[in-house]
Amino acid sequence: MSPQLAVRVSGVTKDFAFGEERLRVLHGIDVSVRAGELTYLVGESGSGKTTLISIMAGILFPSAGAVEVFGTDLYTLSDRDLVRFRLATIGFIFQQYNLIPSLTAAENAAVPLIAAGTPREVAVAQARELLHRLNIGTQCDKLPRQLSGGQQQRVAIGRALIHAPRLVVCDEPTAALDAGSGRRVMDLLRDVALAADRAVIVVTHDNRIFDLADRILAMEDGRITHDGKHMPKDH
Ligand SMILES: Nc1ncnc2c1ncn2[C@@H]1O[C@H](COP(=O)(O)OP(=O)(O)OP(=O)(O)O)[C@@H](O)[C@H]1O
Repeated sequence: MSPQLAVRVSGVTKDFAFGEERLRVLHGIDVSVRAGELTYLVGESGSGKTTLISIMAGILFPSAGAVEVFGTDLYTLSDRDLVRFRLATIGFIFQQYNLIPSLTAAENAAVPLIAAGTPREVAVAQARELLHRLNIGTQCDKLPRQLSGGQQQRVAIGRALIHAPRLVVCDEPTAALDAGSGRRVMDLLRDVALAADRAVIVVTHDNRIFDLADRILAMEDGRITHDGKHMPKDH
């Protein structure tokens, strides 16, 4: 695999079972995501975006096909190796922030490091530093419920980026934010998570930030229907 490729998806199909019925939500997807780029995945609700990024990120097994992330074939790994690879290489940012209510902002952002065995004080000190870079350094000792939605989102971003994952996957990171905050979040992602050997994939409906992408992939009904720097004219 070429070193510029962050993700390669080959012939990926996904079926969900409803009793005896099977619903095919991805139809043999072939697509690559390049390192050094901010790639958006857009499309109507139900077109399969969350399913596809979950498969790209090693959290949902495809029914058929293969996914390589920086040259590692995810779904041939043992469960244990897949979890290890994911912890080391991939960061997720979900629309729901999923912060732990009883931990401070800095402690929340430190969770992945602590889970990987870093001593607590070292991890929390690193988290404080990152939250400063994310412009919420003054909020480090607050609990999630004492923070605004945008501040909680930054803590969730900090948690996803704390171990400097090479691949960052975000599902609707700006949906709950006003236009200005949404653009600032995308700028931060670019500054903190993107480099020549790293990649960021963002699922979004948010047409206020379409101009910030390096590449836009559009999905319809479980298939990639557009791949370009700009949105297709009919959107
Ligand atoms: N765990 C599941 N079990 C059964 N069907 C599912 C499951 N997850 C998703 N689906 C179905 O797969 C299809 C694609 O869902 P997906 O969440 O990937 O779409 P999406 O493009 O991300 O939508 P949205 O923009 O609304 O989040 C939908 O028809 C959905 O109902």
